[in-house]
Amino acid sequence: MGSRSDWPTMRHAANTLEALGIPFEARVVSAHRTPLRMVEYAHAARGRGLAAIIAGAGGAAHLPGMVAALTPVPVLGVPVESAALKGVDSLHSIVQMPGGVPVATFAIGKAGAINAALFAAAMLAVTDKAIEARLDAWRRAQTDNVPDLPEDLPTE
Ligand SMILES: Nc1c(C(=O)O)ncn1[C@@H]1O[C@H](COP(=O)(O)O)[C@@H](O)[C@H]1O
Repeated sequence: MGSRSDWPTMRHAANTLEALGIPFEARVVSAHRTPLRMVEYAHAARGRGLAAIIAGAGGAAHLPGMVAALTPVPVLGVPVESAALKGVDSLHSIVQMPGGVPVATFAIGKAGAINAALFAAAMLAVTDKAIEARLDAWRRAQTDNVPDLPEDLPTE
């Protein structure tokens, strides 16, 4: 993520990966403020065996696109909600990549962070039966937890 201030959003991605038993690391790396750290991180990603990079940033969110430009590892971009423009700036910055440098872009904020983690899990599940089973169980639990009534009926 681009800043520690993104962690309240990006921790939802971390929590989801943890719930699915998928090892991950969380790092602050900024295209603007720590450009060399970003280049080093992205260049090392494939050699370190990273399967995906979930990049969350807000405002002028150049981080996901710049990381995607530097590594062949799939980049999943999460637009973090910004104070001034409610994350629409982040969304547009991440989604409007030029042809040839893809970033898979998710919804603004918490839902996007969760879905990026679930999407990464789905990619891994293609070749990992254990992750596939845990993802299936997660989805079943989600379905089971959706009540079919809008509120509890009053008890007599
Ligand atoms: N968009 C980027 C990048 C980047 O794209 O590299 N680095 C930091 N930021 C964003 O700036 C916002 C405000 O950061 P601060 O709260 O630290 O001022 C954060 O949402 C961060 O992702």
